[in-house]
Amino acid sequence: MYLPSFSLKGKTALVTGAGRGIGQAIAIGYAEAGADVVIVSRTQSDLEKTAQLIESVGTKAYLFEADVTNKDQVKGIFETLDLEQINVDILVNNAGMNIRSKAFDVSDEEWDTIMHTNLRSAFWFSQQAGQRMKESGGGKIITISSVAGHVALRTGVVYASTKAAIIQMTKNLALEWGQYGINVNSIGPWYFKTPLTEKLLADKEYLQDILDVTPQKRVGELPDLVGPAVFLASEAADYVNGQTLFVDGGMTIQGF
Ligand SMILES: NC(=O)C1=CN([C@@H]2O[C@H](COP(=O)(O)OP(=O)(O)OC[C@H]3O[C@@H](n4cnc5c(N)ncnc54)[C@H](OP(=O)(O)O)[C@@H]3O)[C@@H](O)[C@H]2O)C=CC1
Ligand SMILES: C[C@H](O)[C@@H]1OC(=O)[C@H](O)[C@@H]1O
Repeated sequence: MYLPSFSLKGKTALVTGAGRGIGQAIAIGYAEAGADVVIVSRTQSDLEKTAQLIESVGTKAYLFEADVTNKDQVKGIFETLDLEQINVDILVNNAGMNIRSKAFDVSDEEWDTIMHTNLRSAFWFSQQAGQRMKESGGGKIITISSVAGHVALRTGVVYASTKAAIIQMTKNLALEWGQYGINVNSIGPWYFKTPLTEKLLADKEYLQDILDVTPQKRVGELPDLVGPAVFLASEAADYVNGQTLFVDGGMTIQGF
């Protein structure tokens, strides 16, 4: 009567940065929820591993070895999908990186690399997928931000600026595209153990600093993130738009 479906059966999702870490987990979780998954990253061997795991749960994987900072390659992905008549119903802009320089030390090249990878690529994929979703009657766009977009972290001003921009971009795209049946939302994780953070989390003192400001006193496990990602991609979130869901063990509410 009231419970909407959390299933992604019959849907096709595109996940950037799906070669490892959070993107790989979301791609596999979407497959477990029934979706076929288009997976994008620069490392073919990583993609092949993710594809094997997707197909082991019975759905299809479409692999694209591409650099999300290269506009021709981004457009090429969608042109190929058009030719193969594969519609993207769900887009997850996950690809991201960080160079943890102090503000005085940030070079123009570092600025460009972080901005282009984390922010501009998400906008390019959203434009390409959003245009097609408008024509097909709707879809879901989810971009991975970070608590760093909401509170100040010691892990770099440029990274934090991209994540804050993603939160605002999410609102603006939701404002423009809600009329087309497109839900645009963001997920803001706190620390999860992935290749991006492995070294940081191996430092016992640093890990203790993290736990001291985390009400749940643990870092995230990847299934903690996949659940919210499936929710936002499903019809259960059809009236959720322009929001950022922090998946952070309570970190962003930290009070005293
Ligand atoms: N781990 C964490 O604690 C947190 C992560 N996040 C965010 O989650 C997202 C994923 O992070 P995480 O899984 O930890 O990172 P990882 O470094 O583990 O994985 C990043 C993925 O993105 C891909 N990628 C990076 N640059 C490009 C590029 N230019 N073109 C195509 N693919 C690219 C990588 O593949 P390849 O290098 O082979 O191209 C890899 O598959 C990021 O946006 C990050 O900011 C947010 C908060 C916390
Ligand atoms: C929680 C942050 O996003 C975290 O900070 C880092 O240094 C890593 O880049 C993670 O993304």
